[in-house]
Amino acid sequence: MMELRGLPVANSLTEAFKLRINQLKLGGITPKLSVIRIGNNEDDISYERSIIKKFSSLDAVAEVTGLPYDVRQETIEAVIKKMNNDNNVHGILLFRPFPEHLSYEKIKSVINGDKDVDCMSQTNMARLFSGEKNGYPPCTAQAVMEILDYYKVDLAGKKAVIVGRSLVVGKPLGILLLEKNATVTICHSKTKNLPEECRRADILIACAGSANMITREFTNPSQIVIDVGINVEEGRLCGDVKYDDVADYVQAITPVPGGVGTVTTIELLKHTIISAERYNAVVRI
Ligand SMILES: NC(=O)C1=CN([C@@H]2O[C@H](COP(=O)(O)OP(=O)(O)OC[C@H]3O[C@@H](n4cnc5c(N)ncnc54)[C@H](OP(=O)(O)O)[C@@H]3O)[C@@H](O)[C@H]2O)C=CC1
Ligand SMILES: Nc1nc(=O)c2c([nH]1)NC[C@@H]1CN(c3ccc(C(=O)N[C@@H](CCC(=O)O)C(=O)O)cc3)C=[N+]21
Repeated sequence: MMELRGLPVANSLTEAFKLRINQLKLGGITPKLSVIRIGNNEDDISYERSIIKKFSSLDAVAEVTGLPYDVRQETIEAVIKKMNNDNNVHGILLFRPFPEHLSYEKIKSVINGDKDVDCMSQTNMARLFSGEKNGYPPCTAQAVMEILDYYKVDLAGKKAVIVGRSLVVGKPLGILLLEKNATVTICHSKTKNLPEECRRADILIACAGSANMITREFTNPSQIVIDVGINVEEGRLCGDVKYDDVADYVQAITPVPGGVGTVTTIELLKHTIISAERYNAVVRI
């Protein structure tokens, strides 16, 4: 078994990012991400912590606006609009999912597509689905692609099976894998014979948010397993894959922690840098 760790992937990108941030600073621009957190969700807080650590270690800025769980729709829209209009803000990230009382449809239509670094807006979704390269795919889906690319996993003609169809991970990942000529199956809670579907995969991607659900019977010995899940079980972080059951059996696997999550944060930084560079190019014309 080979462990596909996220850290070498993240490190391989970091040096180039430092140079690009420096270059921007020479022009008087510091890449800045504005994050909106609603309530005190544990998942959001752990992501927030990683973001702040990563951005500050590379001299970029991540600023968090915390809003109460019962925040009003108008308030959140006003906060986003202010960020849209602030030239010092290059990326906007809202943690998902939102509380039930807020309209996701309305919020995603307010956020400026050019600052939408995690693919929430219609504009960016459309860009992703139509294959245009001027948008930002969701960071997690892109982190999976980054890992496959770094470890030179050939995708052309391979059968990729994704467990999970959310807009943040499963669906966009299907599109990105299709672009690399994989044959894609997206499974979900209504899928029949899930273990059998999964067993047929050359590349199995678990993004269901269900701790340890992928056991050995879902896998095969030549399989590459990517575990996107971040779940907390008895105070410990674990993925959607039952690691101890599967790791020895398959060809390669990403660990949790230390896998996809590590690269997600760096993709977010990448998008923020690109957005700052695009802004820089425009103000200099
Ligand atoms: N590594 C990282 O950087 C990140 C990790 N995550 C993690 O990824 C996981 C998924 O997140 P997210 O997409 O937001 O989750 P959602 O809850 O939005 O979506 C889960 C999807 O998985 C499907 N599903 C759930 N349980 C099962 C099951 N037992 N069998 C088959 N399908 C199932 C659901 O099916 P249906 O549609 O039918 O309900 C749904 O499509 C979570 O653990 C999350 O913490 C999320 C973002 C970033
Ligand atoms: N719009 C939106 N996009 C998201 O991508 C999103 C979200 N909302 N809401 C919350 C979940 C959760 N999530 C995490 C990502 C990384 C770590 C994390 O801890 N990363 C560590 C490493 C963890 C590991 O080693 O696996 C790091 O970057 O160093 C945690 C949680 C993103 N999410």
